[in-house]
Amino acid sequence: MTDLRIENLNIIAEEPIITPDKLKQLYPLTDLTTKTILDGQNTVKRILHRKDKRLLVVVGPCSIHDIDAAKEYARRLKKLADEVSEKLYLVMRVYFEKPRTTVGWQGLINDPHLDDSCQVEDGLKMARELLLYVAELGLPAAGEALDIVTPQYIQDLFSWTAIGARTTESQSHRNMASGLSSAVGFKNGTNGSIDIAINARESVAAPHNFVSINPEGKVAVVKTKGNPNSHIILRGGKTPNYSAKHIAEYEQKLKAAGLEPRIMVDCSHANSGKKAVNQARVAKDIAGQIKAGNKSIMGVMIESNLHFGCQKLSNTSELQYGVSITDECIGWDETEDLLKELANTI
Ligand SMILES: O=C[C@H](O)[C@H](O)COP(=O)(O)O
Ligand SMILES: C=C(OP(=O)(O)O)C(=O)O
Repeated sequence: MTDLRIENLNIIAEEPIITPDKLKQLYPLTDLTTKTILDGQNTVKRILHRKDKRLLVVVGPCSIHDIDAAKEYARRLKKLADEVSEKLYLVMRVYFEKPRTTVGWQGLINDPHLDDSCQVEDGLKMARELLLYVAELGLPAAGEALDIVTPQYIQDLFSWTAIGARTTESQSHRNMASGLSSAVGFKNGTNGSIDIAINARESVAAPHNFVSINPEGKVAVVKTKGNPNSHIILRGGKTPNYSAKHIAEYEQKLKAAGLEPRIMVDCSHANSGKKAVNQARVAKDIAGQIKAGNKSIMGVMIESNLHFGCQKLSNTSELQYGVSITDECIGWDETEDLLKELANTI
């Protein structure tokens, strides 16, 4: 008999999962975690609006794959954050969603057991549990909002949010970001385009309507007010884009678009040629630019882990503790030295 099916030809399964409301009941906020997150959100906004003169530093692993290692990293970072707090405001990168150039592990929420079993509900639970732990320490967290539905499950626990180089131009991501309570940073495109990040800032400030889910997990039209707290992130393109000349050019572009020139520099990705050893060079250059009087650079991003480098995700039982399974990171000792030097220079 002829097969007359016209839909779901490429769908293997549809598995309902816990609703955002239920997940939040299982992993609720406390007074302490609420305070950490709110203070974090407000401090980042004050830095954006120059009411707080400190440099925002988004620092931490390229991706989270081991909860124990992430907790150890968070404890160390909290101690360092207190030591450098006069000059730097540290927010931990707690990245659970990884955009890929082609294919690869897509992060702890998508595949928490690192074995392609893609137990997303487990991933959401692990993510929420870790974010609450980090907030309990008094440390604010930063995430990339890659999936446009998962913010309903975990976004209340972030104090700053990134939209990545591969999604800055996406209307769905701009719509979603227009409803986020935290400030949001838009990366330039992987080919180096700054215009898409500038356009994203214009878009995110406007009200939007889009289809998503509500806290009960029902399909809903979400209506947003627009997010007034945004900035661009320079991550390099075909070549690095953090020099004083580049930054002066982007300041002019932002002003010409009627936007406050607020710039974060990502010391990793194409600005480091994806080589972690180069991140210090970028960070030191930025510190020099700030010392020389630059006023538009409000933040830096650093990919750092307990140990230097990265490792392939093949056999999970052979993974080295505290080493990235995505991009190369600097190790803890270098992180400490670099951030102290940054604080002293600026
Ligand atoms: O930050 C991580 C990676 O740069 C990004 O997710 C792309 O990784 P890929 O090119 O290895 O897929
Ligand atoms: C994927 C990331 O960066 P980009 O979007 O700049 O590639 C990241 O910061 O983890």
